[in-house]
Amino acid sequence: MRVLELPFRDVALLDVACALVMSPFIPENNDRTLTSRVFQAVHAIYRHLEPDTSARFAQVLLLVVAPSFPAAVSLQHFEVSPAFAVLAMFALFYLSLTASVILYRLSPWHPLAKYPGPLFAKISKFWVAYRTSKGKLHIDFKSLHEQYGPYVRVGPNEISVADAALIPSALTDGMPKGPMWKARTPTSVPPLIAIRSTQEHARRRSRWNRAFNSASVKGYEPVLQKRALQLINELEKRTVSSGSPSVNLAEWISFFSTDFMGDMAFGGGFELMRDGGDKEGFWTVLESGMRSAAIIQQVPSIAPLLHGLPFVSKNLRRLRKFGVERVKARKANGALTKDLFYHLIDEDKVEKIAPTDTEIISDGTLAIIAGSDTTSTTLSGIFYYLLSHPLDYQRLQREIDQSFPPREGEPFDVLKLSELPFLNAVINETLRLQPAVPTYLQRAPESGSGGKRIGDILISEGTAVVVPLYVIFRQPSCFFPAPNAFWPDRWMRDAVKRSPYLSESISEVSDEKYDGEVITNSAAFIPFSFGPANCAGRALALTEMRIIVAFLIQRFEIKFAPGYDPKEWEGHLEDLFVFSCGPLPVTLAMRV
Ligand code: HEM
Repeated sequence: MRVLELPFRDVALLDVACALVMSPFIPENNDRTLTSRVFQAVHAIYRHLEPDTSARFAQVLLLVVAPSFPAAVSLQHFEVSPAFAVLAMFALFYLSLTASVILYRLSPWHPLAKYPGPLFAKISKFWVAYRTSKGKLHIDFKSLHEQYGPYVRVGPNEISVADAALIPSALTDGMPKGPMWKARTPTSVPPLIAIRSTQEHARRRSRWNRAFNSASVKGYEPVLQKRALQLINELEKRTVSSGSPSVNLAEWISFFSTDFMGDMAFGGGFELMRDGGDKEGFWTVLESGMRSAAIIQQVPSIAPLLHGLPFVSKNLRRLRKFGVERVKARKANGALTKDLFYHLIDEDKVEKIAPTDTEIISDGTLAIIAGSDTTSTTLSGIFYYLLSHPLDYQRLQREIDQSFPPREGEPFDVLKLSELPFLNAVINETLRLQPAVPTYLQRAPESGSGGKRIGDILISEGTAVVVPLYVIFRQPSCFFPAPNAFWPDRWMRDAVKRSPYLSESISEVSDEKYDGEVITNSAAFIPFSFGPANCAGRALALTEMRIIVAFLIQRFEIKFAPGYDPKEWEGHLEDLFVFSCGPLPVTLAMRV
């Protein structure tokens, strides 16, 4: 068996581990050698074949049957009851295995040995899983990179690369999605975002590309406009007309984006704005599932076990049931509009093999998950930053008023919106400071490729790379001056001649010394990711954000609600793979 042909150094490590753990119990003789060899075989199989916990038969074979042999042979060494002796032998087996794994991970022979990182992170992925549960992984990764430099080992087999120059090689050829995606999506037909095979990804992505080409996105405008109007009307009804002092804008924007993605993905299904909340309980399922998914993705080896936990599996079942019902209803009724679902189901019949129901359910559900929180948290972030910077708010209001005067209809001209320099600068600056996917852009070399070189780093098979956007977007080498401050002007340099509203002094947003040099590294700015698996919905997301920002600013005078401390915003932001935000209480007054 080739897998049993371990390199000498691995055998040495395993022998040391076995000797350490077993020597107090089993004397140095043939039995101990047999025991060590069985343990080595199990370790080798795990390293080379990586059977995960969903391969139940393999697990039983490796973790139960294999240790039974030495356990039976070694009974003679224990002067206790046979049952206790067997239990002790199994305990020794698991201890030796763990010890040898830890020794190997800390040894100089590990492929990532030369990269610095916290000790616990080198030993186990439980470290990142634990940090994820706290919701501040973006801050943790920033501190780690400040302490250790651009390359940090954040897991036994995982390296975080905060080096803008390496973005193209980390996220393109030969680097499909990493192991976290298998852990997140425990289905046999994964959604587009979780597909690791390059060919299968390209096949499924072609549908999404059709769904988001410029003609298709144009076709979605009526649905978007209808929902945008509904948002404005509901906000007016619930604040201005009812005399209510304030409203949680973040919640309402989230209702809006979920209703809209429901329309897009399944031709309807949510009415959060109409109901003023989550009557069906579905939105709550989505929101509460975010944290468990973010934790589970960090520990692929035990993910199938965690997915079996009642509160996790209940959420998954509910999501699936919703998908199945919507697909059934939609298939029965046919398409009324050319929405995303129309393309996912291939109603144009451009594909040789029709998409299966499972693919449609998987991708439709993905659209709601990928398209709602990302956009709504960014939109809420935009308002948080604008309200914290009243001068910028006024500048944007002037720009919008000039193109879409308050009494002259809705700001629905998508082309005109895309050309408003300050609006786009504000959106970019928010995506820079608060990227919707802040940390875990994970990729791993293609299976059978033997690994991939990224700059000077050799990423061997079984090793994953993370590109932490939150960290890169705040590096002074990429964005200077004041990389941590909200300063939309950094995006206006090319637009200087076109914009009449220049330019807020940097001293107003930062105390940092500034000698006139401005660095805005556009190549480093990839809030929608990069390469073949970049964000499929980028065009729609930008259109949606431009319309909502312009519409709210055109219609309302918005202020933080009295008593709200803006410092709470950063405190409530949680990195749950996608950023999740807290409340944004505001007061609204009608402008027209
Ligand atoms: C501000 C809004 C958004 C941002 C910042 C954003 C960002 C991203 C990022 C960074 C990824 C890549 C994740 C990775 O590399 O692992 C991604 C993937 C994806 N996004 Fe978005 N997204 C946004 C909105 C949307 C919307 C509205 C949709 C519409 C359905 C969408 C659909 C997708 C899909 C389908 C993928 C997977 C693409 C693939 O794997 O080929 N996103 N998004």
